Amino acid sequence: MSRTPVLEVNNLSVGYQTTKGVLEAVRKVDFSVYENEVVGLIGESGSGKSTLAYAIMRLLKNGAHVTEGSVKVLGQDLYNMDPETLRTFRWSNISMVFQSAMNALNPVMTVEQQIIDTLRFHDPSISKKAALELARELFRLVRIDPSRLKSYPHELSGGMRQRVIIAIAIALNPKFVIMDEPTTALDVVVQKSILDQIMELKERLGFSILFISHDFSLVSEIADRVAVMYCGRLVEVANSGTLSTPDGHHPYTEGLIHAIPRFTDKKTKLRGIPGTPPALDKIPSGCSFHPRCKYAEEVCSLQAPPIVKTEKSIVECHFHAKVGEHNG
Ligand SMILES: Nc1ncnc2c1ncn2[C@@H]1O[C@H](COP(=O)(O)OP(=O)(O)OP(=O)(O)O)[C@@H](O)[C@H]1O
Repeated sequence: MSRTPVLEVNNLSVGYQTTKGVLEAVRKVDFSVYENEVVGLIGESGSGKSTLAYAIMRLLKNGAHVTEGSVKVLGQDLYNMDPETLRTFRWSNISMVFQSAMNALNPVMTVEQQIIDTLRFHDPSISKKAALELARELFRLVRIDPSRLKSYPHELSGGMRQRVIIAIAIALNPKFVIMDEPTTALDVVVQKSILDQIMELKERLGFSILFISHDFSLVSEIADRVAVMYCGRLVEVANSGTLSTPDGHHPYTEGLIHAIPRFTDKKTKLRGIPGTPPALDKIPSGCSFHPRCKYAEEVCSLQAPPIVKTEKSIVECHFHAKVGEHNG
C-alpha cells in the first residue's frame, strides 16, 4: 500500500551568513514524513535540528537561508509560494510548537485573545463568538478548564503554557506539526502527561509529527521512525522498532543507543560518544563522523559514505554492517 507524504524534503541545504562566509548547518538533507506518522529528529546540540525545522516552516532568520533543495508540504512547494499564499497555507496545513512556551506567548495578552487572534487571522469571516467557542473547545482538547482562557501566560504553570502552545498549533487543524523539544523545560511527570496527550491528539485529529529532541530514549518510544542528524546531515533514518540493538545501524546511532541506560543490558557498560561535534567551518572530509568513529578506516576520511537501504533503515556509512555488540 503506498503512503501519502505530508512532508517531502529534497536535497535541502541551509547556510548561515557569517564573517567566515556562508557556513552550511543543513547539508543536502532528504526525507519524508507520511500521513499519521511520527518521525523523531535526534542529534547532539548544534547538529542542525532547529535550523532544519525553521527551514521546513520557511521561517529562517538570523542570516540563515536555503542554498539549495526544496520543501513540499501536502505536495506544494513552500519556497515557490508568494507571501499571501504562504500566509494562509502556513498554520492551517503545517504548524510548529516552539522550544520555549514562555517566549512563544505574548506576556501582555490573555491566552484567550491570542487563540482568538490566531483563528481570526486565518479566517476573518469567523465571528468573535464562534472563535471563542472554538477556543473553549481547544482548551477542553488539551485538558485545561476553559475558565483559564482569561489568564495571562504568567498566571499559568509551565505545563499549562505548553498545552496552550499546543492548542494554538492545532487550532487550524493542520496535517503536519513540528514539535521542537516541546517538553524539555518541564519536570518528568508533566512531560509524560503532555506526551501522552500529544499522541492522543494526533490519533484523534489525524496529523503527522516531526518530533525534535536530544532525548533518544523518548524519541524512539514515541516515533515510528527516527532520523539521526550529525553535522547537518541525516546520517540515518531508522524504523524505531529496530533501535533496541545497534546492530547494522550507523556508528553514531550506536553511540546514542549506548548512551541510554535502558537500552543497555546489565553486562554492557554505559558509554558516551567520544569527542565533540566539529564547528561548521571545520567539518571533516569524507564522512564527517570519522574522527569520532571506532569503525573508521582510511576510506572514511577520503570518500563520502554511500547511502545504503537496509531492512532496518536508510544509513549513510561505509561500514554499517560491522556495527554491533560484538564489534565494539
Ligand atoms: N545565527 C547563526 N549564525 C551562525 N551559525 C549559527 C547560527 N545559529 C546557529 N548556528 C550554527 O548552526 C548549527 C546548527 O544549529 P542548530 O541550532 O540548528 O542545532 P540544533 O541541533 O537545533 O541544536 P540544539 O539542540 O542545541 O537546539 C550549529 O553549529 C550552530 O552553531
